[in-house]
Amino acid sequence: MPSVLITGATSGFGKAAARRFAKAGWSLILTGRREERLAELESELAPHVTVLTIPLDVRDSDAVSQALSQLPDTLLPLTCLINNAGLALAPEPAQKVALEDWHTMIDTNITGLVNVTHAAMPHLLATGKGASILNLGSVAGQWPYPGGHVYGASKAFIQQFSYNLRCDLQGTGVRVTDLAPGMAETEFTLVRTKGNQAASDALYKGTTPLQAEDIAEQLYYLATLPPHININRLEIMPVRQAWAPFAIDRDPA
Ligand SMILES: NC(=O)C1=CN([C@@H]2O[C@H](COP(=O)(O)OP(=O)(O)OC[C@H]3O[C@@H](n4cnc5c(N)ncnc54)[C@H](OP(=O)(O)O)[C@@H]3O)[C@@H](O)[C@H]2O)C=CC1
Ligand SMILES: O=CCS(=O)(=O)O
Repeated sequence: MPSVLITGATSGFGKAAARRFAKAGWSLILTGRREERLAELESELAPHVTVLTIPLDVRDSDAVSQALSQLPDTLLPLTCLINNAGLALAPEPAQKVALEDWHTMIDTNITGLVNVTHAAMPHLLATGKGASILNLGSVAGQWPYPGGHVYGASKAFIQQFSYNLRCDLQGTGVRVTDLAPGMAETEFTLVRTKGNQAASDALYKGTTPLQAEDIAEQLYYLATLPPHININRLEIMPVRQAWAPFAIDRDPA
């Protein structure tokens, strides 16, 4: 059976993806920081497929490279890497945000993703034709909005990194996609507001956001495309989300 490595499998898209790939019989390598959640997911899925859970903070490059250099043969060849671990913090305007929050987003969304990609690359290259790197970007990487500051910029990095990886991996058979969702109901907004459940609920109330399972389905679709096809960027919004007009600063009447 093919195997997939999913970062951030303890919640949201990553957890839904673990279930979607398990449904198709894939072997799973699941990571995240919250060990109890990894253990729960392992209990749920291990009766059906091979599961390895690795408690891991993607920001720790030594831990990442050590863990991925010791993958058991039973989980190789690695067919798909889903670089999903990530977060937004501080929806306030840039001028009100603590520098630490910007660093956390850069360290997780950029450095963490790069750490995992670098460590997983030898496995993906060994697999070659049909292997995929699926990077969770965001609409925020393409479209600016108030409060997007470093989060959106970190996702723009992911888009360009994905395209540049494609250039360098040309001829190896390894595919790369920037999957860029819009508003989706997960723990994302709870994290962004640092645990403000009311603010999180308010954001999703009265509309129809994407669900984690919608994105999991796209991830599975991308990973199982015929090996001669590469979708470079896949942007998905809920029908009830679109762009706002430009903001114009006007003199008082
Ligand atoms: N929900 C949305 O509207 C959208 C989300 N995205 C992106 O999708 C990805 C998944 O988000 P989503 O499922 O919505 O959010 P969730 O908050 O539900 O899940 C985020 C996952 O990332 C993991 N994670 C966060 N920081 C780290 C870290 N330092 N090391 C390892 N794992 C980490 C968390 O695990 P743990 O805390 O256990 O470590 C968790 O499993 C993110 O990259 C996000 O930016 C993109 C577009 C839209
Ligand atoms: O990446 C998250 C989606 S949004 O909040 O920027 O629309």
